[in-house]
Amino acid sequence: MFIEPGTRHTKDRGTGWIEVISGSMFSGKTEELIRRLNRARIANLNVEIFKPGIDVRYDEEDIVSHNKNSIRSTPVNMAEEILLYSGSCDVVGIDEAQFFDDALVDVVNKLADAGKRVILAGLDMDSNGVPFGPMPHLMAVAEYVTKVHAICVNCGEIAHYSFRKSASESQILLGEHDVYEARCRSCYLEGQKIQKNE
Ligand SMILES: Nc1ncnc2c1ncn2[C@@H]1O[C@H](COP(=O)(O)OP(=O)(O)O)[C@@H](O)[C@H]1O
Ligand SMILES: Cc1cn([C@H]2C[C@H](O)[C@@H](COP(=O)(O)O)O2)c(=O)[nH]c1=O
Ligand SMILES: [Zn+2]
Repeated sequence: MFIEPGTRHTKDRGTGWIEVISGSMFSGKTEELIRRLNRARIANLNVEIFKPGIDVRYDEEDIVSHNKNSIRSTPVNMAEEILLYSGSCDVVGIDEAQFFDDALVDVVNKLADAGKRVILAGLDMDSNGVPFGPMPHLMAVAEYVTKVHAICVNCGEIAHYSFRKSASESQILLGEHDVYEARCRSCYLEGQKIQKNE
């Protein structure tokens, strides 16, 4: 369980920090993001939350987890917009960070340099097992990285792959259980082998 590092950075030195929550689909990234943001609100901190405008699976504005926890957010199309909307807040939350471009790295560094706690959640890999968008870079610059895991729907082991049930070329394909399954390494490789032979 992640324990907040406290306010040492901001109080003593005026700088904040970056936290990344990453893993496959269904691994609990959004739940964990919502948990940390709710706790920040309980601490009377001013919180702003963002998601990429393309993620409209459940709701235009809310961030919604697979088990239907939700929190209000501001959809943005460009990472730089986050700087405009987070002027006076203490904590910035960002979901589906994999859908932003590399400009997000500069944006979150600026926010942390300016004293804000920045918490990002995003997929580490796409369905081909390739690192997704700015996530590798974000994990490199973050002070804290939490890797969360789903349960393999095939065998019950720990899953860290998002298996796309129908082969499709594009990296971005929004979806849920209709399109994706959480799978362990062994079941992911098995699924890919079957798809290649079809
Ligand atoms: N295969 C799975 N493994 C673990 N949790 C799952 C699985 N399928 C559905 N869930 C549900 O998804 C919830 C996590 O949802 P969420 O936080 O939105 O995940 P993520 O943002 O990582 O996709 C779990 O608490 C559980 O209720
Ligand atoms: C693996 C993978 C996923 N996506 C999409 C599918 C969902 O809309 C989001 C991930 O949501 P979650 O909160 O992590 O469950 O990303 C995609 O576009 N491409 C992929 O390869
Ligand atoms: Zn498995």
